[in-house]
Parts: sequence; C-alpha cells; structure tokens
Amino acid sequence: MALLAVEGVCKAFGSLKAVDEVSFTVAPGEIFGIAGPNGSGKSTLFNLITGIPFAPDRGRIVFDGDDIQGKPGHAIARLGLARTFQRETSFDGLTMFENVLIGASYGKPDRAAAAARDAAAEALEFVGLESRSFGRLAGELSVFDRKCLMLATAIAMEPKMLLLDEPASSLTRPEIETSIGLIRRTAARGITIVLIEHVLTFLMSLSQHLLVLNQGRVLAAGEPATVIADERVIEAYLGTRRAAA
Ligand SMILES: Nc1ncnc2c1ncn2[C@@H]1O[C@H](COP(=O)(O)OP(=O)(O)OP(=O)(O)O)[C@@H](O)[C@H]1O
Repeated sequence: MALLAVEGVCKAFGSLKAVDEVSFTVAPGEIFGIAGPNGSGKSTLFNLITGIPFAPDRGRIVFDGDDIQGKPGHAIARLGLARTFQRETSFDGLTMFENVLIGASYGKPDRAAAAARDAAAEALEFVGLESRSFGRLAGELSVFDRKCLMLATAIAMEPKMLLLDEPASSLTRPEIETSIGLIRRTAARGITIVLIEHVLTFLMSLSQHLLVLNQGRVLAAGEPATVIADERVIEAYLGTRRAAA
C-alpha cells in the first residue's frame, strides 16, 4: 500500500491554476523525485500535502491510511509527515541545539527531556554538525549548515515521510555531493523521501521514481531514465533551462 496517495489535487490563486488535477503515489521506503520548470507548482504541491500554509481546493490526500487534506499543518506533522523549505528556515535567535530540540520534542509530550536531548544530539551529529558547535546561533550559520540544521530538526521529529524542497539550491558541487550522501543515509533510516529539485543529476542519482510538473499539471511520471528521455519533458523542462542558460 502507498504511504502517500495524492488524487486529483487542485489549487488556484485567482485565475492561475498552480496545481491542476495532480495525482501520484509514493511507496514506503522509496525516494520519489519531483521536477519541473520554475513556477510549475512544485512548492505549492508540498504546501497542499503538508497543510502549510494552505489546503487544496479539491482532491484527496491519504497519508499512511489517514485522509489529511484540509487538516491543519500541526496535525499532519504529528501523523509523521515532516518537511523542509526552499529557503533555509530556522529559529535564528536560538542555538542549533535548541532548534533541533524543538523538533525532537514536537508532538511528543511523553518524551522525557533527557530522551529529547539525546535525540537532538543524535540528529545533529547524523547530519554532520559537530558537537562543539551545537551552541552556535542558527542565524550565524553558512547556507549549507543551515540546510543541515533544517534536516536535523525534521529528522528529530522521527517522521515516516520527509518532503525536501530544493535541498541542493545555492550549494557548491562538493556540498551537493555531501547532500546526496546525507539524503541516502536519511532514507536508510527508514524515512520515505519526496524530493523537489532543479538539479537533475541530483534527482537522477537519488530517485526511484520521478514526477515532472508543467504549468501545474503532471507532464510525465515513472522511472527517472524514461521520464528524462520523454520529448515533452525535454522541451518543457530542459528546453526552458537551456534557454535560460
Ligand atoms: N501564495 C500564492 N499566491 C499567489 N500565487 C502563488 C502563490 N504561491 C505560488 N503562486 C504561484 O503559483 C505558481 C506555482 O508556484 P510554485 O512556487 O508552486 O512553483 P515551483 O514549481 O515551486 O517554482 P520554483 O521552481 O520557482 O520554486 C507560480 O505561478 C506562483 O507565482
């Protein structure tokens, strides 16, 4: 059974159909990639799935057997669906450790303080942030470290599924390589991953299935190698990128 099933989901902003009748399923344990040109509806789709900040106008979203469309974001997160954002998002006035502790404590009133602290430290070390820097303020970190912090905070929530919105944006090539390894190790913890990314090599090296959006609609879906070879994808996605280059 699919861990996530999205069925005929729509969201319009005025006359703009940002997400238009989108359907797909994600199996437990897989890394599922979502690609598409700028403005094709990728981040809006994540917003609809997570309920942050809005719900779909129409359609059904089933996560781990629960209908979640229209539920508030905090309720969806507590069911085990976590996300990161395109722009690095953290509590900048708090330390790295305090940020991740919020994730480790979120929705777990019965978790003892010591267990939450252990989980926070483990998540920070897992993403490669050194314990001697745990006291640094989040707002002082580099872009890469802030992305790692956002990932650690999500991992500390112990989600079943993690939605990653452009984790490679603004990273250098070596940082992208590190990030690919980190996402693989995150999946190996048993967390199912849905990944939006512009960097196609990144998506190709990680994803078992790929969905391409264009103007809010599904343009192609399936095995990454097949999808990438699809003429419509080359024209809509690669063509646009090449023209912009
Ligand atoms: N809150 C909003 N209000 C109005 N229009 C919006 C809103 N959010 C997104 N849009 C519009 O919806 C369309 C899809 O945007 P979205 O951010 O989902 O695309 P995207 O594929 O994630 O793009 P990018 O790759 O540039 O991040 C765009 O035309 C965008 O301007």
